[in-house]
Amino acid sequence: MNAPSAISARIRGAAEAVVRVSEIFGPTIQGEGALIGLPTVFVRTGGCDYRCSWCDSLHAVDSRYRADWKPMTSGAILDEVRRLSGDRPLTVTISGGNPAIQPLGDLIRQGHERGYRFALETQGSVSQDWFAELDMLVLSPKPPSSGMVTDWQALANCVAEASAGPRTVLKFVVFDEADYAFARDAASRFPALAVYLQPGNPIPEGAEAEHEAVDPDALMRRMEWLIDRVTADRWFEAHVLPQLHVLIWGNRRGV
Ligand SMILES: C[S@@+](CC[C@H](N)C(=O)[O-])C[C@H]1O[C@@H](n2cnc3c(N)ncnc32)[C@H](O)[C@@H]1O
Ligand SMILES: Nc1nc2[nH]cc(C(=O)O)c2c(=O)[nH]1
Ligand code: SF4
Ligand SMILES: [Mg+2]
Repeated sequence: MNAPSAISARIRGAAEAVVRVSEIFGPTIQGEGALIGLPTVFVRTGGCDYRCSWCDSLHAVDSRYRADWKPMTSGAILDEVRRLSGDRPLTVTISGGNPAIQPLGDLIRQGHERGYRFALETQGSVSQDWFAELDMLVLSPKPPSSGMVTDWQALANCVAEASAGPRTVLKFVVFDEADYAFARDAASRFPALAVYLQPGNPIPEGAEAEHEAVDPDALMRRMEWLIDRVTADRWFEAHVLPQLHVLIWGNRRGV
């Protein structure tokens, strides 16, 4: 006969949420947006409801890579985060793919018990009640150059789910004038949220996700154009930042 506590532990174990994980890596620095430069461990989930033309993380989106995505319990993910961080609490960045389509509430709760903090990156197409338990929510609606169309109600639902919890910010990738106009419009719909703009990093069509050929001069020219655009418009609330990790490591995976 099993003791009742062992049985209930097994039932709890069986019920524990399973998350599809593409990769867990770090510590590295957060290369983008509001937490740029901050040491972090990344948990990248597998699977996305979007397919952006210039996605730099296709290995977590394209079903060709599905066999590499590992189902992991929250406990197993946290164990790996603790191993990588030497059991010293830090901010964990959950990205993807779209992490909002995964059951991440348990991971956030278990991590908080050990002092870890959680920032989540998502395009804002799917909201979850556990958004309220995050420490930071980064909403990155996709501009016209991505080929995706924003569902404004879905985005507003994400903002609303997080209203009592994390700091929520908007982060836009900008390749061209149409993307910039999209960012201005989206930001005007959510005037209470801080805005971060980053120049798009062109990913050659059909290239493997891990190719390392970036053109830093081209990125800097786009960065300069973006700064000119923002200052000419007197858009003094917007932050303009490069993808720091791309400048340092190119498109390498796992950094
Ligand atoms: C790979 S996505 C994963 C999280 C979520 N699906 C999203 O798009 O927000 C993480 C961040 O990288 C940005 N990103 C993806 N490809 C990019 C590119 N080629 N240039 C600049 N930023 C890019 C996304 O816009 C997003 O802000
Ligand atoms: N260093 C680093 N910073 C990042 N910020 C957002 C990333 C992402 O792919 O979500 C990312 C990434 O992959 N690496
Ligand atoms: S939403 Fe994010 S992960 Fe999904 S395809 Fe677009 S950039 Fe890639
Ligand atoms: Mg990335």
